Amino acid sequence: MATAADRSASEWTALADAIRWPDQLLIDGADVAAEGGATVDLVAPRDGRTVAAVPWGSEADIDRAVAAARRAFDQGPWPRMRPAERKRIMLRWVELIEANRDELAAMLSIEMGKPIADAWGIELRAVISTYSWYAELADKELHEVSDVGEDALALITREPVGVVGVVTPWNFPLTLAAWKIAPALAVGCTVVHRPADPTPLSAIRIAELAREAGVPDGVLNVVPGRGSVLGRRLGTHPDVDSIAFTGSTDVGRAYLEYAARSNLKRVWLELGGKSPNIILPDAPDLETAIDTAAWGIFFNSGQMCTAPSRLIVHREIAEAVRDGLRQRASAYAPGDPLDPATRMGPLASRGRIAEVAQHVRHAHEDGATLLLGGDRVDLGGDLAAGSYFAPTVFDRVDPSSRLAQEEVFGPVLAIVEVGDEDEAVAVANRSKYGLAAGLWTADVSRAHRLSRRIRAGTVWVNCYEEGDLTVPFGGFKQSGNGRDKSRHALEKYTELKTTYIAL
Ligand SMILES: NC(=O)C1=CN([C@@H]2O[C@H](COP(=O)(O)OP(=O)(O)OC[C@H]3O[C@@H](n4cnc5c(N)ncnc54)[C@H](OP(=O)(O)O)[C@@H]3O)[C@@H](O)[C@H]2O)C=CC1
Ligand SMILES: CCCCCC/C=C/C(=O)O
Repeated sequence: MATAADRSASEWTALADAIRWPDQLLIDGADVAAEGGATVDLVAPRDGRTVAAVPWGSEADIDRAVAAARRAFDQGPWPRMRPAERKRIMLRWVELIEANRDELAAMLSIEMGKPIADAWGIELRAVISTYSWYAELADKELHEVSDVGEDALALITREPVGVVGVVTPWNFPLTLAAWKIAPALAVGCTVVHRPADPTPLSAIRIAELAREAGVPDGVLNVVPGRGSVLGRRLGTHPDVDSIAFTGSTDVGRAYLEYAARSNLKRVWLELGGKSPNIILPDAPDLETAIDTAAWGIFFNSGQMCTAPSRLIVHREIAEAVRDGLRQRASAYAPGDPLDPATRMGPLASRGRIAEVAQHVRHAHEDGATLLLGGDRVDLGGDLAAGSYFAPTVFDRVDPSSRLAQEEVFGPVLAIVEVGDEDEAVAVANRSKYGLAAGLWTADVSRAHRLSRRIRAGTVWVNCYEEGDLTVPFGGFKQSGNGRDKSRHALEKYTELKTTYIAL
């Protein structure tokens, strides 16, 4: 089976150097310059080099894109097309993504520093399976007939909501965009996508492939640009019917306000997390639990909304867990993202170093004990200007302290010791977030009992970050509303219509 390791680091570097970066916005099926020809530099966190000029859209460009999406929805063929035809076009798109998988993976390694093994093996795999899963769902039965008696016929149909503003982050940029764009397009919506600052050009490349596959003009438009300006314009636009956003809780709140003061568009939010990962003394395999705890927090440099960033450990096994984490940390020493052996790359931008360092400072101030790391790493040579941060672990973290409560979005783990399962659950739930949780126990009754008590959208038992397109993903509490993935995602992109016919 093919893997990213089929190419060497120097071969991936040559491929990355040869990337043809998109240099135009994609609106209404056309490559267009941003208003006034504005661009900003794309700086690679791998080495601090400027690699491309990003077309930098304005409010006027959002207006153009929304007008195109509106036309494509109100007058175009996409929502009216037979679902089997939409499916055929989307599956052709999937083939093109597969054919361009190496280039797209290298784009991610350059744009946001994802290790090429993860970009190729995890992210592009997720992107391909998401687009194909929703393409296949497009022509499956979505409607219902209600039994209302002999003298009437009641149809419950799902209709596309209309124009969807998709606003996505940079940590799993193509996957999180696919989780929204794929179901929206499958049911016949049209989309204006505002990708995150660090990852604008891979998003445009995906839309170019959609166009090549036959997705009609105006159905998928991509406009990078200043997030607060474009986000506000999309969020308040009267012709946008729905917003699907993944990002921070603060910005999610802004989208709710925009909807309230404009057209009450539907707002779907997948926000932050501070996920607890509880290891109890009866964990079926402590070594696997420790491996997974380390992988979970250092994977993607900790830049996961689901990162298991609060390790809640029973006192009896705390010492073994600490030792295990110390041993495993060296495997995550940051390295060149274009080397297929690298397990942890840089943070997604230079600015993120200061943000993560501030959380480390707070942990020190609040009395936590530093076990490992805690600082920026200079890889020297060509990578000296890269944004690398050491795998970091704090022990004896007060569950009310800032490190235990605030999302770091970096490779920083907080260990909290507890004395029993009730305390573990209480600490786990002591958070404004409720996105995900982990639980390690061999006792199946305890697993069910505790997972019911944990307030989170996903509880992983004896595993972490496992998933499948068939299961929904989203949060309780301030981690958001609605669900990505699975048939449940269709709730976000459809309206239910009742047609009641007297017979
Ligand atoms: N759930 C997830 O997967 C993710 C969660 N996050 C969380 O967000 C934190 C910060 O990361 P960051 O990348 O800054 O992510 P944010 O979600 O905070 O998004 C920042 C983007 O939103 C824009 N923005 C700022 N204010 C507004 C507003 N009022 N209306 C609309 N858009 C606005 C910013 O634009 P401008 O540059 O103009 O200010 C920027 O483009 C992370 O530390 C993490 O906690 C981040 C990424 C993914
Ligand atoms: C193996 C993990 C794939 C998950 C992709 C998306 C998750 C994003 C997040 O948690 O931020």
